Amino acid sequence: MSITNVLEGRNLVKRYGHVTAMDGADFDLRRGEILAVIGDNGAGKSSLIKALSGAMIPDSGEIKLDGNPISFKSPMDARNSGIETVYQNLAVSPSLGIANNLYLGRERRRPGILGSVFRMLDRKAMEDEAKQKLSDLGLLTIQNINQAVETLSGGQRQGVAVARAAAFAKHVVIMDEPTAALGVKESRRVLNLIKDVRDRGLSVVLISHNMPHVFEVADRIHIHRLGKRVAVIKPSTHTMNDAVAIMTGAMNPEDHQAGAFAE
Ligand SMILES: Nc1ncnc2c1ncn2[C@@H]1O[C@H](COP(=O)(O)OP(=O)(O)OP(=O)(O)O)[C@@H](O)[C@H]1O
Repeated sequence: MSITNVLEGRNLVKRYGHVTAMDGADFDLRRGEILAVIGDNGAGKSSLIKALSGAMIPDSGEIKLDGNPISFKSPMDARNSGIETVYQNLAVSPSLGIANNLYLGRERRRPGILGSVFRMLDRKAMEDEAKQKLSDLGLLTIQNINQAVETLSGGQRQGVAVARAAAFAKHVVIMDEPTAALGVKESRRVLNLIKDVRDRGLSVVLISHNMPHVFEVADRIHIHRLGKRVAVIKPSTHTMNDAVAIMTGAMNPEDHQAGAFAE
């Protein structure tokens, strides 16, 4: 098995009663790549991503992180293993400030007894670090680190969510439709941020229905259909029409001159 794969799924199965959401799904994510996952509604993309991020336990199959078999019992398990997920709607807490959002659920405590016994927060360290992390990701337009997130634009808010994931992820950032609710300018900012995250050496999984966005940023595109992976293509070898045709079953991926599985 290739050591360049940071995250792998093999033969994953998940059934809900009579519905088979994952039907022997495979998945391969390489280090430092943006892998888009596309598929029609109900193809099983969310189920796959939930299995990889600890939000759901598959009935069978194997997941490997850095070549080692793992079984996540919860999203916290996955986070502790360096896999962060940005969900479309649960991205941030609107009434909290930017720094608080970044550290939600993993607040920094003051050193020594003040932190360990009295649970006092180290606000200064969190603010300084938040500023640094946002500046690393090119989000310098956000001036006030304590500004409530609900007063930010949709793009900035999504930026905070992506920054949060990127700041804590050691291996993988999974993003579920990060540009779905955004305008053109804001989408651009988030797409650039996704590329920055990749360029910093992390691997990104991007679930999206937006073909132009997918074709712009993805290094490879995983196509899901009827609960399983049917092809992995590259923007350089396939067109958007090819992708849609494979997704809907109108084209057999094997019939394309570039084949069904990109190197
Ligand atoms: N918790 C659940 N209970 C019952 N059925 C479910 C559940 N979650 C998913 N399914 C079913 O599994 C199938 C795959 O759903 P999934 O959400 O993974 O697809 P998807 O590709 O993400 O779709 P979309 O693009 O519409 O979000 C669907 O038929 C769906 O109805």
